[in-house]
Amino acid sequence: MSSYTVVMIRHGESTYNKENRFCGWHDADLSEKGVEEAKIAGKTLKEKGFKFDIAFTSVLKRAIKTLNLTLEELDLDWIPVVKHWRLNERMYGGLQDLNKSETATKHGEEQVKIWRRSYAIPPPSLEVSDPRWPGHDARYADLDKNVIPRAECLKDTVERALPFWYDQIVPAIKNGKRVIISAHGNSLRAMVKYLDDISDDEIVGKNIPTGIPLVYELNGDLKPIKSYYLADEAAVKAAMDKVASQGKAK
Ligand SMILES: O=C(OP(=O)(O)O)[C@H](O)COP(=O)(O)O
Repeated sequence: MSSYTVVMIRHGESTYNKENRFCGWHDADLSEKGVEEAKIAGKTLKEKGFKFDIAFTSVLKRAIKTLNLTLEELDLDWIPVVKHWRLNERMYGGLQDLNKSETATKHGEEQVKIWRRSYAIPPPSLEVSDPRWPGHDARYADLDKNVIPRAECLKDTVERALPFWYDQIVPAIKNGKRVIISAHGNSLRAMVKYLDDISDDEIVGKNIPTGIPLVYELNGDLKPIKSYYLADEAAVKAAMDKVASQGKAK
């Protein structure tokens, strides 16, 4: 049976990650560290002999720039890149822009953990009149306004990301294209939950670090044979723990 390799990467550190703010569909740029992380990811992939034929990313610049910097290191700037809103980060609703620690001080760490990590409980919804609602953003002008989220839990993100996996990524993989996906903490948690068949309870404990390539080896039915990060285990664990602790009150 044939097997396939797909590489996923959460963008490098963004300015919002650096400031510990909920970002969601806000179009934050990479921080200087994030740029470095993306370059290191590209160098690591090159050293390990990875090559790609097509790339998929969101319509948010932190993921797009990470992809571009990674592909530059691989001398693969030229490959086709498909950008789609379905790979965007989870829409963080009324939490977008807020500092996570301050939110934990105000509402309690437990509540923030529920908002950040529960599978099916969404954060507070935005009014469509709120300037943070993406319906005001030109990049979503062609989307049906009813599809543009006012807040999403991970379940919502799974439900809007998976059609893109089936419709665009799966056909590319099955056509023998070597795929790289540059996306976000929660849009990648959505894919990982699906691929690894992680339960709604177990996904609460999964955190994806910035800028470290995550390799999936898939069998002919696109079920994972194995998956691993391209960094040493201690560094990956420390980076995951750092993500988890962002919701602690100061
Ligand atoms: O925008 C975000 O994710 P991203 O930095 O992966 O794009 C979120 O703020 C991630 O936050 P979380 O880890 O609290 O879910």
